[in-house]
Amino acid sequence: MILHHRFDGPPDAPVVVLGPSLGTTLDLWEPQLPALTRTWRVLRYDLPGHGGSPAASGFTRGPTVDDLAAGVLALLDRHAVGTVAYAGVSLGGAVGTTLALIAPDRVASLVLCCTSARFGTAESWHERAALVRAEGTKPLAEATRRRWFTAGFPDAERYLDMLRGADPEGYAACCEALAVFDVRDRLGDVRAPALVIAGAEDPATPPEHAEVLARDIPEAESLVVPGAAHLATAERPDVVNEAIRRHLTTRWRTA
Ligand SMILES: O=C(O)CC1=CCC(=O)O1
Repeated sequence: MILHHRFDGPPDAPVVVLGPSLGTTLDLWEPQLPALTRTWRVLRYDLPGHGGSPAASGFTRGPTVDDLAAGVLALLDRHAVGTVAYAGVSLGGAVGTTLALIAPDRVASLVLCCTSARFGTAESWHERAALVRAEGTKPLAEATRRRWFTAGFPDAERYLDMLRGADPEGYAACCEALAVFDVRDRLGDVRAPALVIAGAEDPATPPEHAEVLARDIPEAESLVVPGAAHLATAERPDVVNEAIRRHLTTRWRTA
């Protein structure tokens, strides 16, 4: 399956891949584009059933996070892109950690935003998948607002519309991928230098999840972003963009 994707930025510049979270599209990363495309070529993709990617194509069962990482690798191969830096939010971060494990020579630098080595309980993800298959994604919007943003974030509707637009089967399949995702015992094998970012007020992947990533990935630095919940990239692009730029500039080994 080829995931829907797009490139922005200078064609000959080193490539930074940006991975979205459950319920969002590649537009999640719009607030980062001006800061990143000054220097890098940005490759963004949509998760299955989100944005422009079809819900169920090419998978005999629902995709695992390993399958999603293989999907990103297929994009790199298709466009003859060798080694990249990868930044991902939440499920997009899990894809990045997995990519760094299965293709260490292709990931030279990692930014893990509001993500985890293990997201909640399998039961809670199966419950959410069943709810969405029965009723669609719209009933999730209000609870999602409280996980994604601190109270009063003015731009919330723009992001919640991405959730409302997600295909229920694609969203449910991503929930099932999260249900079985667990790389806690493998973090020591991540070779890429990592920047781990947490939203100080994130109820979905609270800063303790980032602490585990930063503790167990051998070369990791961490940052807790004040005034941000789960979508810290959207709420505090000022802080996040500066941190990503600094990490990529100082820690991206190109040789
Ligand atoms: O539940 C949410 O919306 C938060 C989340 C967990 C994994 C992900 O990608 O988003």
